[in-house]
Amino acid sequence: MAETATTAEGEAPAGPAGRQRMDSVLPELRAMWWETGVRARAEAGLFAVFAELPRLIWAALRVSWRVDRVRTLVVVATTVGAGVMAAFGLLATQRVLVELFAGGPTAEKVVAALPALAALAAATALRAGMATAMGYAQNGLAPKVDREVERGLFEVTTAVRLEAFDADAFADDMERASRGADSTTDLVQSSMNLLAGLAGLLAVAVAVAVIHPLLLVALLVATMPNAWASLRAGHLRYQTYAAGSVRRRRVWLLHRLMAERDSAPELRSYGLRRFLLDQYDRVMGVETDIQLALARRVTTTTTVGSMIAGVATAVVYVLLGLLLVDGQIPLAAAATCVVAVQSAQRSLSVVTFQVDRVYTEGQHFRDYTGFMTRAAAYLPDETAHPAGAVPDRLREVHVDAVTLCYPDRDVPAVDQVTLTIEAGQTVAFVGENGSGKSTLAAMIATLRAPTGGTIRWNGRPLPEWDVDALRARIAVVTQEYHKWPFTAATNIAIGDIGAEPGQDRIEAAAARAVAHEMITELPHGYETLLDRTFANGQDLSGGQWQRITAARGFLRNVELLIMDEPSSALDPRAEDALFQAIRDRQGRATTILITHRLANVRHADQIYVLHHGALVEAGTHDELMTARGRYSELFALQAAGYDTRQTAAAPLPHQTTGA
Ligand SMILES: Nc1ncnc2c1ncn2[C@@H]1O[C@H](COP(=O)(O)OP(=O)(O)OP(=O)(O)O)[C@@H](O)[C@H]1O
Repeated sequence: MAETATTAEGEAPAGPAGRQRMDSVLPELRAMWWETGVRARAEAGLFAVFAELPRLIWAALRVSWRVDRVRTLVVVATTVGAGVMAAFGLLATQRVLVELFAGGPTAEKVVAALPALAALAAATALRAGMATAMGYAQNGLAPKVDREVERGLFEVTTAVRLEAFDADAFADDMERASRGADSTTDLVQSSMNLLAGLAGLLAVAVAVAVIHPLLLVALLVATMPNAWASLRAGHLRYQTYAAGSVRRRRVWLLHRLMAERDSAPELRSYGLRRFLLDQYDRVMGVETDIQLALARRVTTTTTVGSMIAGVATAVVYVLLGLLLVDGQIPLAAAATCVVAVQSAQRSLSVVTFQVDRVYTEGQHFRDYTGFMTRAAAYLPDETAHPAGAVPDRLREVHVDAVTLCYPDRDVPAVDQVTLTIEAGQTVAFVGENGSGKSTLAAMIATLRAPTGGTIRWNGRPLPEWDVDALRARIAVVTQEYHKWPFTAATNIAIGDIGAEPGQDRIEAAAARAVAHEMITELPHGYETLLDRTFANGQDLSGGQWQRITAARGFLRNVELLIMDEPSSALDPRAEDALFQAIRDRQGRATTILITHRLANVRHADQIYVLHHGALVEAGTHDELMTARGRYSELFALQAAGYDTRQTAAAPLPHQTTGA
């Protein structure tokens, strides 16, 4: 099955040209190396399934125990109790039948059978009571397990280093992990049900063996074929699931592209509707073929299983008849065996269904636990610096020969950069697109770790400080800000959420970022929900969002403020006011400013010019202009755009090739 899926994944619907186009548009549809492990597991035989079950059940019991001991105990106790009652009930049935098939008047036989009948009634009632208690305890466990596991996942996804999100495999791993988290409740429930089914089956087996050992063989023959078929069907389903991880992610992406607000305007203006629908049809064409092939194989397997089971049951009944005729077993035992076979078949269909589910959900659960283990590699290394010191007030940030290579890149994004920023300075990082400014700022902000060199805060390397305490002293207004789906006030307050800032602080920060008036004009002022997908929610323009983002940075009022392209969408008045607010910090607090609007960095104490990751120039505006290097070239180029005389008369300075 995995082979079918693999081939289908790479297939374009229409010949070599279609295949080529499909590959170039949807390269992720090709099978990827990290799927190999999943496939290998999915291709494990039925023996491997059984070998794995105890471990999976044990894992489920451990999760359940951790979440709620009382309910787990109730489930285990009632499972065992219900099994004992089932065995007891069958033996009581046999006793009733023995009395009823004995010689003598019917009234006397019924009276003789009464104690056994009473025992049977009591066993049945107790069993029903235990099943109810088990169901109640299980239902209570489900939401708790869900919460525990999902929270565990979020604990990790919110703590891993940013690098994790650069790795392609991580995104897919996480997709399967969140499916695995959803599966945990199912794993716990199906493990409990499986245990209950097994207890029932064991009870029937014990009772039948007590009546006549040969009947045990009959029981096995009548029940095994269906068990095999349903196990095989579950196995096929998981193989298909494992092979389609990338495809599902693609469909999910297409879902979002075609149904979400963000992409709606471009989708229409570029006429992408047909293009995206075609992509959807291609992926889903492959998916539908795979699902149809799966349905065919599952139906064939279960049909063959049922046919063999039918023949086997007939053989058992013939065997019983022969034993009866031969006088090997009494009539009561034969009748009890018929009841037992039916009861065992019911129990076994529960068991096999649950084995299938435990195995299938268990694979997903292992995706979850595997992810949690793998993600640990991306967690901050607390063992290297167990008790990070609490940083003192910033005096100096020293960047010493710092390099950062992104994992999949040959050339470093930041290359051997050395510079020092003194407290109170406003420094600017400038340079063409892709020259490494944001990456360098992210390292100073502790968001990324250098792959070479050291960054020191007051002389001590960043990893030796307590990272949370350090981050509390730094505010970052990123270029790729996030539109948090909260109210305008909360959107600003999250800049210093731990301090629970009051309305006056929020408004003061908004005023510095030229956002106050704009917010008060919103339908509900600061309480306006900034998410169009909710009732009464509002959206803002790009520039308005940027003001809110800047307010978030100002609210924090920290020693080091990093502003990465804070004004790219601002109108001239707002931009001027924002840079005035940044200049107000000069001498009091430290600011790192990244901007392409070079007029705004003229006042900076130091300007660092980056090119292809390397620091190529440093100095004040006047020094750099006098040096007539890259900065002065970029500055003149920009200034020329505002100089009507020069624009009309003189040729523009030649721009050197940027990244
Ligand atoms: N997460 C990432 N994974 C791989 N490469 C990246 C990543 N982020 C940035 N890069 C690459 O690193 C280099 C530096 O990027 P960076 O964002 O630091 O540049 P920048 O100077 O801030 O650019 P801009 O002026 O366009 O904002 C670029 O070549 C970019 O493509």
